[in-house]
Amino acid sequence: MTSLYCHRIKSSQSNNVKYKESVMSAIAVTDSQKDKKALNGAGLRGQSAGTTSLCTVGQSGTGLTYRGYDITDLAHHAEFEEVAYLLLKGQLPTQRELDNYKQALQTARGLPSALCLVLEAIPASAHPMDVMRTGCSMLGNLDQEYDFSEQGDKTDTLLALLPAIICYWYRYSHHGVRINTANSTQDSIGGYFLEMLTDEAPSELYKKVMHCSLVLYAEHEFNASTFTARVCASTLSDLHSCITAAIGSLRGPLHGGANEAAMAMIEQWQSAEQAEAGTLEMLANKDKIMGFGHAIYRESDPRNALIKEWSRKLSQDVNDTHLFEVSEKVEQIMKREKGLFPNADFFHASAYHFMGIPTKLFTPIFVMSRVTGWAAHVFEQRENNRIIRPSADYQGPEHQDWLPIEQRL
Ligand SMILES: CC(=O)SCCNC(=O)CCNC(=O)[C@H](O)C(C)(C)COP(=O)(O)OP(=O)(O)OC[C@H]1O[C@@H](n2cnc3c(N)ncnc32)[C@H](O)[C@@H]1OP(=O)(O)O
Ligand SMILES: O=C([O-])CC(=O)C(=O)O
Repeated sequence: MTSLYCHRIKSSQSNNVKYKESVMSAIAVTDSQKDKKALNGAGLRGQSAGTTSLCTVGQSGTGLTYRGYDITDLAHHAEFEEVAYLLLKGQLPTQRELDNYKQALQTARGLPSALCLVLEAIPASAHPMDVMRTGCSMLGNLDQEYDFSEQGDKTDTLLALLPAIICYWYRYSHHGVRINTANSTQDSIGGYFLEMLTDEAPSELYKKVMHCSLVLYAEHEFNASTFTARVCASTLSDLHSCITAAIGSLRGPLHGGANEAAMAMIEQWQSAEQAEAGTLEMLANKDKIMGFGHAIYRESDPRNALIKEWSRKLSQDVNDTHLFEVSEKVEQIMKREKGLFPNADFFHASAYHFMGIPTKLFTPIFVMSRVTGWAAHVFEQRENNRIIRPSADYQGPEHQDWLPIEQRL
């Protein structure tokens, strides 16, 4: 747990040393517990924690469907906004519905000035996921959900503003520029994000990649962040609280934060040979290889082949000399040594990098997409709610007699 790679994961997560150390020691404890086979049944693995009509993971076919539609079909044919509509409103939109939906999202891109002030107060050294969390939470003060009948409109505003929040903060804190987030002709969320980030209209290729990426990240059943949102919703809390809580769960390197951690790993290596040696060394050290493995999928993550193909195309587009090759080498070594496969995060790292997106903004892009799945789950939870409150198996001390403070050693 002392390699350069681990150090970089730590740095990419936060500047807070105690936080960084505790993340790494938590990963180490997990590994040692696993060595002792002490984790059987932990993490609610394999247990059903409720019902959903939104998504299946790891079932038939390629193993991932949104409301019955296969992820491969959606990734090849749908715009992200079509998928957002499908998840949030229950069915695929007609062309007219889609046009109206995109128009509504486009007109909601202006940030309230009070939110701009908060974003300007956040330092450049902050972790962008903390910016997303604060931005979402602040919006909850300015655009309160007074009644659940407002949940659809509040979600659409969040969907429109999350890219604006991260780009406003990034451009102000890193470049000293106050961008006008309402000033873009891009009609897609992915294109809008890239334009706000770079001040340039993105290419058709980049817009297509962003559609695919956002479609792949939109929804994934009872993953940790979605379950967090549902637990919060089950107390009948407001939408912004549910989404803020979910952002906090997504931030960790075992979940959404893995795309950044994967980038920190692969950028160390300049050739396939270095990647092979480095991966083997990490495995020997019992380091986790970020972007590999999955809690539910056993053989492959169907999203991997889809984003990997875009990563390959982008690598040709930018005349990449080694990063795609390095990534493929890590994939090959992990298969050979551990029987593990890349999850959705691994080839997202190189794909985003090839489009010039700073590594620290990778996980916020995940938020821009997953907010659709989170919100759809909040709606579903509210439709048929019972407070989520499991039990625990107690393993603490038996009865202890009360000891007055002056008698304690
Ligand atoms: C979009 C997403 O959120 S996808 C997930 C993103 N997260 C990552 O990529 C982080 C790296 N991956 C991991 O930490 C894990 O694979 C998780 C968190 C995704 C799943 O965790 P679990 O369900 O506990 O993993 P699982 O039980 O399948 O692990 C099986 C074995 O593979 C090992 N393993 C799993 N993933 C990895 C990995 N990435 N690198 C090295 N070893 C691994 C485990 O240590 C375990 O070994 P053991 O049998 O010797 O004890
Ligand atoms: O399902 C999970 O545990 C993690 C995941 O892949 C996702 O949330 O997309």
